[in-house]
Amino acid sequence: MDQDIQEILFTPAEIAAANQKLGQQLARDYHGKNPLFVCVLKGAILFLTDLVRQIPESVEIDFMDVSSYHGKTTSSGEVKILKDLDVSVAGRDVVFVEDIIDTGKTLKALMDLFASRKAKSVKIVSLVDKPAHREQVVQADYIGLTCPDKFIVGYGMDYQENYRNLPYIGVLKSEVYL
Ligand SMILES: O=P(O)(O)OC[C@H]1O[C@H](OP(=O)(O)OP(=O)(O)O)[C@H](O)[C@@H]1O
Ligand code: HPA
Ligand SMILES: [Mg+2]
Repeated sequence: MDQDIQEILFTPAEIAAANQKLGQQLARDYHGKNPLFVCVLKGAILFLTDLVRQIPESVEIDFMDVSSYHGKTTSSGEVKILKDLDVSVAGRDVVFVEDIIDTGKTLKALMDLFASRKAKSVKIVSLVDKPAHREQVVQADYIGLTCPDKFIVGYGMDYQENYRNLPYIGVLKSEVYL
């Protein structure tokens, strides 16, 4: 895998530091609230598991599977809900957990869907923000790292389902997908 990476953007230590900071902010803001963390599959799974271990109080977790990239490096624009939550969010403090916000289409679709679900609050934590290609207005409440306008992989993020298990976040060599 390493040979397909052009440049490491965030090392495991930088990712861990971002997780610790985000965990402290969330622990403070959700103290006593028993929030529901909604992990957006599959990319956010590594982030979720590290993030929740930074929080000393109990949080609930659930999963949604939404996909729009379909094995490409640019969003298809069509967001499909492949798996919905198992629990009701009515009256709950919900936190969407994302690995990356890129065009914003995935989170816009999720926020629109949740507008009618009567959650008490809905916020967003994203490990990475890539603001260069935003097509929908989506404001994350908590952001760990900001990345340049490059297609990145690792720490949950994929290209055609590969590279998710890289322990760092790096830029994929363009010859891999051209
Ligand atoms: O802001 P956007 O342009 O919508 O892009 C961000 C979304 O795209 C990726 O998911 P993807 O659809 O590739 O599914 P995956 O997490 O299973 O890889 C990523 O994990 C985010 O959920
Ligand atoms: O840069 C990215 N890498 C991997 N998955 C993604 N989904 C949106 N942007 C990206
Ligand atoms: Mg993907």
